[in-house]
This record gives sequence, structure tokens and C-alpha cells, in this order.
Amino acid sequence: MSSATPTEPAPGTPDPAERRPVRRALLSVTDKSGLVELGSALVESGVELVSTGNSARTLADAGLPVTRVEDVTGFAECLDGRVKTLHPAIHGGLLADLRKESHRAQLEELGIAPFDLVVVNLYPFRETVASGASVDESVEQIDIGGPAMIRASAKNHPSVAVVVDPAAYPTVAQTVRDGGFTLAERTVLAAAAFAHTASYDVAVASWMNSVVSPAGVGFPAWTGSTWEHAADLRYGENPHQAAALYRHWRPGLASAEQLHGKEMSYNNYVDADAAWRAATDFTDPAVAIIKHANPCGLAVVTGGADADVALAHRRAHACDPVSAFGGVIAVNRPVTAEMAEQVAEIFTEVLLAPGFEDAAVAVLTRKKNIRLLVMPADTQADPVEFRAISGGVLVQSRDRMDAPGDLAGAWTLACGQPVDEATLADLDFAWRACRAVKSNAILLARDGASVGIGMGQVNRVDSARLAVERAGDRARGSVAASDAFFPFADGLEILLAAGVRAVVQPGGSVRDAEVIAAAEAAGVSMYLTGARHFFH
Ligand SMILES: NC(=O)c1ncn([C@@H]2O[C@H](COP(=O)(O)O)[C@@H](O)[C@H]2O)c1NC=O
Repeated sequence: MSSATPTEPAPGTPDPAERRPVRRALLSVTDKSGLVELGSALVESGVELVSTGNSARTLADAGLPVTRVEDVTGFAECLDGRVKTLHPAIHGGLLADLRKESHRAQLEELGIAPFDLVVVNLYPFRETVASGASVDESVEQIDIGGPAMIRASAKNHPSVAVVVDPAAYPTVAQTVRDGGFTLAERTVLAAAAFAHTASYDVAVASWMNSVVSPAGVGFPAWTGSTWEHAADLRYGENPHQAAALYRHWRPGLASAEQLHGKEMSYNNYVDADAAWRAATDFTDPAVAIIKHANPCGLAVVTGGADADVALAHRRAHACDPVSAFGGVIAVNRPVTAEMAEQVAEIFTEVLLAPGFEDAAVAVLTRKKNIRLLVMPADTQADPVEFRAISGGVLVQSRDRMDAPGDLAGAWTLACGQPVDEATLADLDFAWRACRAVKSNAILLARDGASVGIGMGQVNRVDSARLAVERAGDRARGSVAASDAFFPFADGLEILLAAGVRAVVQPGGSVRDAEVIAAAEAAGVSMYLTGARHFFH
């Protein structure tokens, strides 16, 4: 409930379609792009410009008439710019509800002129933190006066139009020329403005809570994240579910550029995310083919050239050509024409990559159904992962393949002879590839490619069976990886019976001795990583 004493009845709602002319504008922007063009357009429309320090200088240097904020407040900017616009002569002009006779009279009495348009963008706080700046430097980039002006004008949108996005300047200039903003337009601008300051404050509060003492093992007492609506999706996981895509500020799949194909679906995004995660676990050229968030083929060309993505794709596809039908493919190198020719032969839902050769685009765009996505160059995996649960959210650091036990050189040979270099490379591949498979995961590999994958089973024995069955004849002589220890020897025995010649697994079961003895009896080398990679 408001504590203000109403001096007159609440004003009636104006006609939402009526345009309110813009006569006086306040411009205060850190990002000066488009400022002069906007200022010129406003001046041409007869608008008086009022502006802060460097923004005013930029406008004046371009020969535009501009009133400096200091000349309005009678108070010089001070404390290194910490106080510029925080003054009643500015905020009175932003907050006066011009629908009210009493507010208009008070402005008159106080000698304050109202603003009709406010253009503000904020100090680059997030970018400053991301650059590795010190706490003091980051704090200095917390904008105070800007959000105050944005929130004041957004609250007062019946009288003021507020603009926070430089991309909107051309539309703003045209609207001013056309006679000003309607109430409906000012309301839309206000909603965007509140979202802008809310998202800015969430970034500040999340950072500051991570700087001060954490709540638990390195996690802050408070954390937040904001997302912007990017697209409505046709439906969710099933046709009766509504769905939309929201974008985080960190570049990734949600901001990938779609070069071709039908609209991405909800399930396409889920699978594309899993595919990208799998392909980018490798530094050498690698291809992952995903169905229902699980790989049905993964391959790497160790020490290969970029052009070897075609070979990686052939090998990944050969793993399970039946399941690869309608798959989502991710590659960690630009798609070549050779790879494109191969992919074009197979019905594929999505192909995502850091880029596409022109010739590859020419080949693939002949297929009307395939979606081609270019991942942003600065895509980084989020350092933490969130998973919504009823009434809360689980947060964990991302599962990286960089634990000491993830390096083949650090593994312990539990039994059998040390394997040769090529076999060790295959075990290393299998270990990495296995991480992309939903638990319980068993992955058989040879020559840098998966040949049989058992995924998502509720016991390890069934996963082993599935992997062996899918590998068929290729199981004999292959190597195997298990994402977690064998609780009993039974799962391993299926692999041994199929002719697997080397195994890598975390170890750590109370029955390790039994499991290792089974491998030893079969003459199979078994390596223990000491690291586990469950993926649920
Ligand atoms: N403190 C204030 O009174 C204040 N008023 C406006 N600002 C910010 O100053 C920037 C513009 O400054 P300049 O025009 O000097 O480049 C804008 O990002 C605006 O949000 C302020 N600075 C930050 O708090």
C-alpha cells in the first residue's frame, strides 16, 4: 500500500493510442553507439537535449545543441561521476505524473521542467567482472544514477518514454517524428526497462554474494540468473506442452545462428545441447551423433587435421547407422564439403558446428529438412549447472574431463599387461566418450570410434549387454569403458565373454578384488581412473 497521501483522485487512463509529443529528452549513455544519430534526429524534431558529461560532449562535438545536466541542477558532477543526475531537478522531471494537475503545479512552483524521453544505458558491470577486474574496479562499475533514472521513468511511463537499447534508436527517432509515443508503446518500453535493471541488479547481487562469504562449499548465500525470451517453440517435449526458448547473457546454443532448415524444436535443442557437450569434450576433430540425448555414435581422429571431420563422421555413423537416422550431429570443427556430402545422404534433424565451409552450405541447403546451426565463437560451457526440482534448484559445478584420473597417464593398471600406445589411445577415447552417455553407461570402442553403446539402463549388466549386442562382431578386440565402477563382476563378465581386450573404469567398489580377478582370469588389462562420470 502506498504511504503517499493522494492530493487528488487518481487520473483516468488516457487513450492508449494517443501520441504524447516529445519536447525534452535526457540522454545519459555509456555505450555511445548511435547516440549522435539519435541526437540529430531528436534535434531535427525540435526536441531539447539534456545530457551528462561524456554523452553531452559527444553530442556537442557533433555540433548538436545540448544542455548539460550541471546547468539543470546547478551542481557540478562530483565524486568521480558517482553523483551526476541524482538531483531533484532531474528526478522531479522524470517522476512528475503529468496527468495530475497537482504534479504539474509543483513542477511549475519548483522551476523543474519535465522529461518526455529518457535514453540511458549502464556502466558495463558484467563485462568488467568478466575481464578479471579487481573487486574495487568492479564495484566502481556498478551504475547507481542510471538505474535510478531508468526505474523512475519506467514507473512514470504514463508521462515518460524510456529507452535502454541502442538497437531501438532508429525506431525511437521515427516515433518522435511521427508525433511521439502512445501509452501502449511507453508501457512496452517500461517493461523492457524494468527487465533491464532487474537483470543488471541480479548480476551485481550474484557477483557480490560470490565475493562475500559463501553459504556452503563455495556456493553463495544468494544467486540469481535472468533470461530473455528468444523464441516461442511450436511445442514442448510433446505436442500438448507449450514451450519457449529463453536466452542467457552467456553465449551458447540458445544464441546459435540458424543457417537453414525448419524451426528448432524443444527436443532438437535438448539433443543439440547433448551433442555439443559430447563433441567438445575432444580437442582433436570429433563428431557426436545424438538421439534422445544419448550418443548413438562418437568418433575422434587423434592428431587429425580439420578436414578429418569427414572421417570422424563416417566412423561415428558406422557405430549404429539404424539409430543415427533422424539424429542430431555436432562437430567440433567447421563442416567440410566432404562431410556435408555424407550427412546429406542420411536423414538428420540438426547439424551444429563452429562453422560451415561455403561448399558445405551449398550441399546441405539442398536438403529442406536439415537444420544447420553455427555455434557462437565465444561459446563457453557454464561453469555451474542448474537443475530445477520441485520447490528448488540443484546447483553443481560442471562435470569436466579434467580430474587427475581423466588423464590416461595417471591411471592405475589393476591387472594384465600394460597396453600399447594405440590401445591406450582407444581407452582414453572410450573414457571420454563414455561421459556423454547417460548412466549406467558402457561404451565399446576401437580405432577412435564407439562401436557399441549401452546407455541409461537401471543396472550395469543390462548396459553391458546392450553395448555388446550393438557392437556385434566388433566387440571382439574392442576396448570398454564404464562410467562408474562395476559393483559386481557380472557386468564385466559380459564384456569379457564378448572378447573385449582392455577395460577402463573408476574402481572403488567394495568388490573391486572380485572384478579385477575376473579381468585377470580373462587375460584382460584393466585400468582404474579413480574418477567417476555419472550422467543422469
Ligand atoms: N551517479 C549518477 O548520478 C549517474 N547518472 C548517470 N550515470 C551513468 O553515467 C553514464 C553516462 O555518463 P557519461 O555521459 O559521462 O558517459 C550512464 O551509463 C549513466 O547510467 C551515473 N553514474 C552512475 O552511477
